[in-house]
Amino acid sequence: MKVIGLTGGIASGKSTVSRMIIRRNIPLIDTDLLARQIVEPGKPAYKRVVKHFTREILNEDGTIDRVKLGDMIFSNENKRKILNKCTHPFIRTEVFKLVIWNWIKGEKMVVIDVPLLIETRLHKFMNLVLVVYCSDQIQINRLINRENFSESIARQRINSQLPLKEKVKYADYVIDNSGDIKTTEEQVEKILNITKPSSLNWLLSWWGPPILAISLAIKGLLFIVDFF
Ligand SMILES: CC(C)(COP(=O)(O)OP(=O)(O)OC[C@H]1O[C@@H](n2cnc3c(N)ncnc32)[C@H](O)[C@@H]1O)[C@@H](O)C(=O)NCCC(=O)NCCS
Ligand SMILES: Nc1ncnc2c1ncn2[C@@H]1O[C@H](COP(=O)(O)OP(=O)(O)OP(=O)(O)O)[C@@H](O)[C@H]1O
Repeated sequence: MKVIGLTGGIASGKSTVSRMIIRRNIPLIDTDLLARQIVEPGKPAYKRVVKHFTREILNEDGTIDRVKLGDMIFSNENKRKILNKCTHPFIRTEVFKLVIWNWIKGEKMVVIDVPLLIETRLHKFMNLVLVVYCSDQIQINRLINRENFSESIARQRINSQLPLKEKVKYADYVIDNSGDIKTTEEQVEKILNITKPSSLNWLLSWWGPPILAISLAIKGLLFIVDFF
C-alpha cells in the first residue's frame, strides 16, 4: 500500500485538497481531527494537557478551550513545544492504527494530512510527499479571512511553522493553490493519476493472491462445467 503525506502551511489549502481526495474515494487520515479527538475529556492526552496547562484552559463543561490554548501556544514557543509533547505521541499512535486498518481493508493507497509532517520528520515514513503551496500574501489573506485574525496574529501563526518555501523542498509533488479551486483540482487529478498504484502493487498486497486464487478457481470450475 502507498502511504502519501499531504502537508503545507497553515491555511495554504490542505483541507481543501483533502476534500478533493475524499471525493475520489481515497481514504484520508486527518491529523487535525485526530488532535481534537485525543484531547476529549477522558482521553489519555487530555490529562497530560490539563496537567501542564492547568484548569485555566478548560471550558465550564470540562472540555478544552481551543481558542484560549491556541492563543497561549502560538505566542510562546516553549508552551507550543510542551503541547506538542503532550499530543504528538498519541496522534502518531492513532495514525499508525488507521494506516494498519486501511492496509487490512486492502486499500491501495492512503493519504495522511499532517500540517507538521516535515517539522516532526514523519515525511521519512511516507512513500510520497505532497505539499500544498500558495504565496505568502495569499496565505495571510486566507488566514485573516477565515479566522478574522489581525495581520500580526496571522503572521505569528504562520511563523510557528517551517516556512512553506522550505517545505516545498521536501515535496515529490507541489500543488500550487494560489489560483482558483478548479486549477487546484486539475493538479490533484493529475498527481493522483500519476501516483496511482499499479495492479502489480495490488497483487503484491496481502489480499491480492487469495482473491486471484478464488477467481481462477471459479473460472476453472466454469470451464469444467462447460466441457461436460
Ligand atoms: C492549538 C490548538 C488547540 C488550536 O486548535 P484549533 O481548533 O484552533 O485549530 P486546529 O487544531 O484546527 O489547527 C489549525 C491549524 O493550526 C496549525 N497548528 C496546529 N497545532 C500546531 C502546532 N503545535 N504548531 C504549529 N502549527 C500548528 C496547523 O496548520 C493546523 O492545521 C490545536 O491546534 C492543537 O491542539 N495543536 C496541537 C496538536 C497539533 O500539533 N496539531 C497539528 C496536527 S499534528
Ligand atoms: N484555491 C482557493 N481559492 C480561494 N480560497 C481558497 C482556496 N483554497 C483554500 N481557500 C480558502 O482558504 C482557507 C484555508 O484553506 P484550508 O482550510 O483548506 O487550509 P488548511 O491548509 O487546511 O488550513 P489549516 O492549516 O488551518 O488546517 C479556507 O477558508 C478555504 O476556503
